[in-house]
Formats: sequence, structure tokens, C-alpha cells
Amino acid sequence: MSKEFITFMRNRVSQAALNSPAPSESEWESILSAASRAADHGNLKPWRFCIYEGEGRAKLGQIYWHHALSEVELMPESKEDAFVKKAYRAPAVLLIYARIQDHPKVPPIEQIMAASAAAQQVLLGLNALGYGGMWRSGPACFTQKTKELLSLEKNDQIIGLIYAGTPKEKSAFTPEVELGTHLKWVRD
Ligand SMILES: Cc1cc2nc3c(=O)[nH]c(=O)nc-3n(C[C@H](O)[C@H](O)[C@H](O)COP(=O)(O)O)c2cc1C
Repeated sequence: MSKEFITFMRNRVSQAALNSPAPSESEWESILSAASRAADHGNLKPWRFCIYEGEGRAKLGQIYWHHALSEVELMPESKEDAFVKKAYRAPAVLLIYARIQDHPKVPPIEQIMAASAAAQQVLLGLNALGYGGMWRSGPACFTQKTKELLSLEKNDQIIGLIYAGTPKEKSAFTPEVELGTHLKWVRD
């Protein structure tokens, strides 16, 4: 099992092209429970999850659109559809954000790291159940305007959106891994 698990992690790939079905409610619960075992300094559990699916994605699409309206002067109304459609790139979209607490020993960056670790666990969990996922972000993830539109708190930090569903095609390739220049041993 341990060797298989290493191979499974080694060969993980993102999937941009995703169809229905997305994970069921109980599958999401098991993925997100497993993701909630991410490393977490101070046991703060800073990750928060919100799943948009079905027509719920229209709400997310409207957030993309209203964010764009707030950023671009004279944005033509005709562009609304294109922004809303982004939320429909997959049958489900998981928003992950970190709820940052003031803590004497755990600075915000560590809370963001813990929530990011949870996001990576989500990707693995999706693949483990036969689903595909793609972690996306973009400048809109890092503005106060988006937080307002999502009714998040001022100090919350968006980690990203994981688009989830069933891969349109099974990935046949083994991703390249270049460890050489990323690893140094210090032994004496
Ligand atoms: C924090 C974060 C944000 C990302 N945002 C985007 C994005 O907005 N658009 C995109 O195409 N890929 C984005 N990616 C990269 C993809 O999720 C994916 O990792 C990349 O396409 C490489 O594919 P692979 O995971 O199969 O190696 C992001 C990755 C991370 C970790």
C-alpha cells in the first residue's frame, strides 16, 4: 500500500476538462474530512470550504462578473455571460479560504500554509475517488472586493478554487518530475 500511495502521489495530475458527475455530498464529506488532517500549527483548523454546484454556480459566476465590473471601467454588459460561464467550467467548484486568527505563535502565513496544505489534500482526495480537480486562482482571489462579494471577513485569505468533476479523458501520461535541482543533501 505505501508504495502504491507514493506512486499515486507521484502521478497526480490536474484536470482542466471536467464533466458531471462531481463528488456526491458524502464523497465531498469524506474528501474534506481527510483534507482537514492537513498539517496545522496550533490546531487552528484555518481552512474553510464552500462548494458551488448546480445552479449555485450562478452565484459564483455573478461574483466573477461583479468583481470584473468593479475593476474595469466601462465594462460592456455583453461580457456578463463570459464571466458567469467561468463558474460552469466544472460541475462543482470548491472555494477554499483561510480564516486567519490572531495568534501569539502562529502568524497568518502559517495559517495560509495550513489551508494550502488542505487544498493539496483535496486534490489527492478527488483523484483517490476517481474524480479530477484543478486548483485555480487569479487576481480576483486577492482583492477586498471579492471578499465583500463572498461575504468573507476582512482578514480571510482566499487559497483558491478547486474545480472538480469527472475527467473528460483519462490522463495517460506520467508527469515529469525534476528533482535534481530542487534537492540538496547535507550530510557532513
Ligand atoms: C495556488 C495555485 C493557483 C493556481 N491558479 C491557476 C489558475 O488560475 N489557472 C491555471 O490554469 N492554473 C492554476 N494553477 C495551476 C494548476 O492548478 C496546475 O497545478 C497546473 O496546471 C499544472 O498541472 P499539474 O498540477 O497537473 O502539474 C494554480 C496552482 C496553484 C497551486
